[in-house]
Amino acid sequence: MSAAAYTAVDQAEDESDLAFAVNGIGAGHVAAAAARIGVPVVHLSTDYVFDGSGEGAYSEEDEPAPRSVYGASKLAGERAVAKANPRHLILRTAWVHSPFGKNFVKTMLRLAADRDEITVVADQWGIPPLRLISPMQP
Ligand SMILES: NC(=O)C1=CN([C@@H]2O[C@H](COP(=O)(O)OP(=O)(O)OC[C@H]3O[C@@H](n4cnc5c(N)ncnc54)[C@H](OP(=O)(O)O)[C@@H]3O)[C@@H](O)[C@H]2O)C=CC1
Ligand SMILES: Cc1cn([C@H]2C[C@H](O)[C@@H](COP(=O)(O)OP(=O)(O)O[C@H]3O[C@@H](C)C(=O)[C@@H](O)[C@H]3O)O2)c(=O)[nH]c1=O
Repeated sequence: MSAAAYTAVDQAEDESDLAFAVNGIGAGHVAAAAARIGVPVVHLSTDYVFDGSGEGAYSEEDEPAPRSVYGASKLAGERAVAKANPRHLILRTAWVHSPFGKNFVKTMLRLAADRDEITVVADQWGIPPLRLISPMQP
């Protein structure tokens, strides 16, 4: 399971080389290392490989067209993984939340505790992953 990534979505616009090194080249190295020992790789990718103009949920058949450096670097990673290891599974997930790290749910809970009013984007739609794989309870 390959989950390591450069995940600072906005910051990646200013750190393109680093984002591509980690999310593109690095992901390929992990997949190649697994291939050398005959192990399949499950690689985590993102909805940001799409341009966001679609209506409804994306499918595996939809063409990726990233609009951000982060999305482009993750798409480069998908391609590097597929090339390096024929035994691969690439999961394009989004809105992952848990008690750990940074995520949308924790950000909103923190802001709601600190402020009387919060401003939230209204132009993003997502399907949070199953609690089975991203439980809020540890
Ligand atoms: N969070 C989300 O909603 C989504 C996440 N994803 C993908 O899921 C995966 C996990 O995301 P998430 O848990 O949120 O990310 P985090 O940023 O919380 O974790 C990323 C991990 O990658 C490690 N890492 C970063 N750079 C390197 C490097 N150069 N070498 C080795 N390890 C490195 C970090 O290590 P350290 O802690 O030591 O810095 C950290 O453990 C990523 O591939 C991400 O693109 C996809 C869609 C949605
Ligand atoms: C602080 C703040 C954020 N926001 C919004 C802006 C932005 O869209 C969103 C940021 O939440 P997140 O940190 O979950 O968003 P983001 O880092 O964009 O989330 C993602 O993580 C990466 C790694 C992925 O690959 C994606 O699939 C994705 O789910 O919150 C508000 O609307 N109001 C606020 O006050």
